[in-house]
Amino acid sequence: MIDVNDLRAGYGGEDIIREISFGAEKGEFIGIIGPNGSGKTTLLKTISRVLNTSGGVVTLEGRAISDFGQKELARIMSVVPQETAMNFSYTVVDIVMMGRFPYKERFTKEDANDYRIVREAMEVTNVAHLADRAVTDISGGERQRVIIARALAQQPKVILLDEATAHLDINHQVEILSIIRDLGESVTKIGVFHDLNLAAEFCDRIILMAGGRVRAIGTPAEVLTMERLRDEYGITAMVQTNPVTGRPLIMPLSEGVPSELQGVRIHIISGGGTGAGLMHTLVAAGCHLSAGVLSPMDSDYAAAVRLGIPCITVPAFAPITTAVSDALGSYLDEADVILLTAMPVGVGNLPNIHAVSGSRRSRLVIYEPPGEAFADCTQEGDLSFLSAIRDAGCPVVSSRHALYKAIKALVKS
Ligand SMILES: Nc1ncnc2c1ncn2[C@@H]1O[C@H](COP(=O)(O)OP(=O)(O)OP(=O)(O)O)[C@@H](O)[C@H]1O
Repeated sequence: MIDVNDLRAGYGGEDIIREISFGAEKGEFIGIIGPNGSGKTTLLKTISRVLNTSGGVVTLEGRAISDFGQKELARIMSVVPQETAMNFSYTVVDIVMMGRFPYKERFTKEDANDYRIVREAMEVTNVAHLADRAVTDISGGERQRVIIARALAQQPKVILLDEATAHLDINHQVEILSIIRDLGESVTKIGVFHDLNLAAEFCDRIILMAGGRVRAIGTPAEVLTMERLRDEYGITAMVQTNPVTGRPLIMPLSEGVPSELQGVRIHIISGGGTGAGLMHTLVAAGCHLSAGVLSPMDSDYAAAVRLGIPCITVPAFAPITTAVSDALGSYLDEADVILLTAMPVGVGNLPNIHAVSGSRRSRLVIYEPPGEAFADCTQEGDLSFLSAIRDAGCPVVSSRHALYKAIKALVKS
């Protein structure tokens, strides 16, 4: 339907977007995402011919868009911009009727067919009740729905949306995006999104832009990975699968990604959920983690599975066999750093701690944040094994910042 081939464009003779190539199938919904200033709007403006290309070509059904007449293009492509200034008090129905202009010769009046199409467009966008109100006297969200109605009244084959739902409340965002998605096979949709979860939910494919180039293109699950979000947005985010829709669900974590930990191999000994948050951050930082021994009942185990971290596991209350302790030993020996979190220590995980003996202790760091301490659940009332470890001089840190520093120091030594 639409093909973008090696496109370049920008402002004042300077290219902002470069080497942009992708195709959109008939009916497909493509989301464009990327950090501020990455060139998303510039790309959309170039596709809609608001900006000239400085190289490459955009074709619609095999024909270069530069060959289309203005009205002809408007009968095929409509644009919903981020914001539309409205200084004149046209009525809502007047604005939506503007979507019919590409179909009219000069001085011809709107006919019954135009009114039918306009009414339908107002009904699907839920603005029919505002038909006779001045657009200057309605809310920003209502106005945006009117603009979407105008775009639909154009009966386009391609609709371009530049953060078209940014001003809408969540209910209307979902409603409008559902309407747009359900325009079906006849309309190809290309939309800029800042909300990654909405993009994941509604788009068939996602294009991730950064620095004016396409960094990734694929299904939401292929593009929205923790690593990409870290590399392109600089955020630590948990990416899970929405249990209802099966699409990626992104939860940004407030903490930043520590730098310079890329590639560090870390084995985490944790339990009772004391390692889950660290696992997310360290995976996002590019560390290679292993974990265990953990019981499948442990929330740290669930986190490890979610993150694809190799993890040694034994059923709750099952004894640790020689095979398990050998597996643990090899993980410990391969790790650059062994990270032990303050956790409740029971008979189940005591062997994990005992495994950190001998030369392994020189690679150990203990993470004991305020309010979280090792608790003795062994009923032996004896945590002297911990004192022994501490006495061996390994770093005991209480903040994330200190932990990252300690990891870096251990890797250097
Ligand atoms: N009219 C303009 N003249 C010159 N430079 C511009 C113009 N519009 C945008 N730019 C620059 O082009 C780059 C890309 O901007 P663009 O608006 O395409 O990014 P974006 O990804 O849509 O950003 P945002 O997420 O902030 O909306 C930015 O560095 C911006 O400053």
